[in-house]
Amino acid sequence: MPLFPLFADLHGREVLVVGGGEVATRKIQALLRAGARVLIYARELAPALQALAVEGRLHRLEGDAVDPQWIERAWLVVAATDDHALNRELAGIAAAAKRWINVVDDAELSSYQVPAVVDRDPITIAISSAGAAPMLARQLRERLEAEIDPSLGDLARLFARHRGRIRQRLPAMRERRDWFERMLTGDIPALLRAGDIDAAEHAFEAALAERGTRRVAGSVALIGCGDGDPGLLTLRALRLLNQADLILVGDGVAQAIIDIARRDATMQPLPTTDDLVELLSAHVQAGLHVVCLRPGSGFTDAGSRGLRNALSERGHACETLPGAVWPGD
Ligand SMILES: C[C@@]1(CC(=O)O)c2cc3[nH]c(cc4nc(cc5[nH]c(cc(n2)[C@H]1CCC(=O)O)[C@@](C)(CC(=O)O)[C@@H]5CCC(=O)O)C(CC(=O)O)=C4CCC(=O)O)c(CCC(=O)O)c3CC(=O)O
Ligand SMILES: NC(=O)C1=CN([C@@H]2O[C@H](COP(=O)(O)OP(=O)(O)OC[C@H]3O[C@@H](n4cnc5c(N)ncnc54)[C@H](O)[C@@H]3O)[C@@H](O)[C@H]2O)C=CC1
Repeated sequence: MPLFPLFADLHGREVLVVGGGEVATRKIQALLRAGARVLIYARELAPALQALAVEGRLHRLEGDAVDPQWIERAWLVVAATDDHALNRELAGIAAAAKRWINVVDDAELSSYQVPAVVDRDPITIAISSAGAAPMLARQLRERLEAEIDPSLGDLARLFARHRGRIRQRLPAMRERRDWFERMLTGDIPALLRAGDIDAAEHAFEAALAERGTRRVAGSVALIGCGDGDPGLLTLRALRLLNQADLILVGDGVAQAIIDIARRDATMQPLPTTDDLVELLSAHVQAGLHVVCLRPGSGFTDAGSRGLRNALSERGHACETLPGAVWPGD
């Protein structure tokens, strides 16, 4: 392993950034998000940094040259000028003072590097190519951004809020682990994805009260497939298709959509009978994640309102996603 990964707590800690261009701006924005106190020395500041300085979110250092004492004062240093000789000199001073330094134009001189980051606060995913190919790290990040739902942070926060109670209720590590495993595949993540934090809290309380005895519920997603071009599905529709246990395919759904669904999901035709609610309810209670597909705008029409309402009245995690439909000229 070329670099040791770690997550640093920079809240309230001073970080010195030398240089004020485009690259310094990106690093500073990330440092500020992590709560660092940024000291900056640069001949010129990019407009975004000028704005931050005016707001008092950056402390600008003045002088004819970098003062080595600034480096000693900081926990971390970023050398982000376009002056290679200066960046190299800063790396030397930082090494002598045992300060960690990121040299943006030289991976070898950097004692730490900045990864590409997927931020689902409090979950953070950091990707490093150790300087081999930063653009590859960025591309991987973009793929994960698409893959990982924004509600992951809500899920982590929900567990964090009740951490003490979970431990109390399930003192044995093994029991706790099994319980968590079931929570992560059940209806709670689906409820949070649909933005229903209150319902997720209720499901959580019920699961905690019943400990290991309750069978974890599944979910239903009612998805419109638009004109059948998978490229026009929403990211959330794609994620749901990848997680589905059972896919009920309505008449006229394009093969191209079915082709991108999870390989080991069971496919069945979407029944047109009146007892669809009962059928879906039984699957959800059995813990299955069910996706129902229809072409066009899907289940957003008035005729589907009864189905949508009946599912939520029964307390099932149910989300409805419209398909992209060209409105016409
Ligand atoms: C060693 C490292 C030092 C460090 O920590 O800064 C470093 C070094 C260099 N980057 C260069 C180029 C570019 N870097 C990016 C982008 C990112 N670079 C980041 C990190 C790192 N870059 C560290 C290694 C991390 C790793 O390998 O894992 C990311 C991940 C994190 C961040 O910076 O926030 C962020 C993506 C964030 C995201 O979007 O997720 C883009 C833009 C793009 O891809 O869109 C370009 C093309 C710009 C262009 O060419 O226009 C060059 C050549 C410069 C030249 O030729 O002049 C060097 C110097 C060299 O290779 O020696
Ligand atoms: N690590 C990374 O992710 C990337 C690194 N780079 C490298 O980063 C370097 C900086 O790129 P940009 O921010 O785009 O450059 P830029 O030209 O936008 O900014 C350079 C900054 O350095 C300051 N500066 C230059 N000499 C100085 C001195 N002697 N004292 C004080 N400040 C000084 C300038 O005032 C300016 O604020 C380039 O060398 C480039 O090769 C480029 C792309 C990505």
